[in-house]
Amino acid sequence: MSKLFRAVIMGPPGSGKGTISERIAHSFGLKHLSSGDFVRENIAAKTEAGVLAKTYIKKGLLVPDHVMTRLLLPRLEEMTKYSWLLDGFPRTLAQAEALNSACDLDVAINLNIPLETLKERLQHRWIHPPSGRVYNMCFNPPHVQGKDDITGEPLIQQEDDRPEALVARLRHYKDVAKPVIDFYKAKGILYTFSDTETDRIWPNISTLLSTKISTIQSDARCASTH
Ligand SMILES: Nc1ncnc2c1ncn2[C@@H]1O[C@H](COP(=O)(O)OP(=O)(O)OP(=O)(O)O)[C@@H](O)[C@H]1O
Ligand SMILES: O=c1ccn([C@@H]2O[C@H](COP(=O)(O)OP(=O)(O)O)[C@@H](O)[C@H]2O)c(=O)[nH]1
Repeated sequence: MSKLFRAVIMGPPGSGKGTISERIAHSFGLKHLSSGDFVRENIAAKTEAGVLAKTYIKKGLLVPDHVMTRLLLPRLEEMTKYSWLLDGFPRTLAQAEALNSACDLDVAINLNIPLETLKERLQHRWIHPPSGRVYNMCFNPPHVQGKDDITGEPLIQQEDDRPEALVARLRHYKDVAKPVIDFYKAKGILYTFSDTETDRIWPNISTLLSTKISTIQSDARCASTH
């Protein structure tokens, strides 16, 4: 049995986490686990964590660490047989330490994208809240403007994607993300990518993951023959 591969992808709002996660999941057969999707599922299911999380999201806040960790770690336990990419978690050091106690990571991908690019992208971001599917009028528009490609249901723009809301979100992101970035740098698994275009970043991420995944599989083969 080849060793499983586990990775996280981090970056500020609009940096392309969701977009790149979909490409990684498709290209490498990893499960794409999105903390935002887990939150939305719990809100829709009116679980205790979902009801609590909704009160924070309505104020444009992050969900508290203990709620997020309680919501997320049981989902990871369902995934012990899969290689996965976790998108949107951890966002704080406490979350990174909780994740570290639950499983080992092979790679932490960090997207370092300029503010102007984030503003531009989020101004044109439209989402289908029930599914979390993401569109962009410039980068990947829906077939029918304002409608989700799969369900035809209406798309919305998130309040906190507005440029004036973004600066505050970014400042908060930088404050909480730095200790997480340092945590993974100290573990020697941090890989940072900086560019304004995902299409230019993608080949570098793809090469990194191809190398890492084939190394793990060849190590596993060696281990199984000794
Ligand atoms: N790891 C997390 N810790 C705390 N809150 C989280 C976490 N992940 C998601 N959330 C909450 O769920 C909401 C929705 O998450 P999602 O990632 O879909 O949106 P987002 O944070 O606006 O993402 P983006 O980075 O794409 O702008 C977030 O705004 C946040 O309140
Ligand atoms: O090179 C890119 C990558 C993404 N996007 C768009 O920018 C927004 C933010 O992307 P995503 O939601 O993947 O970023 P995240 O917030 O998940 O980091 C979305 O509307 C994407 O369609 C873009 O315009 N160019």
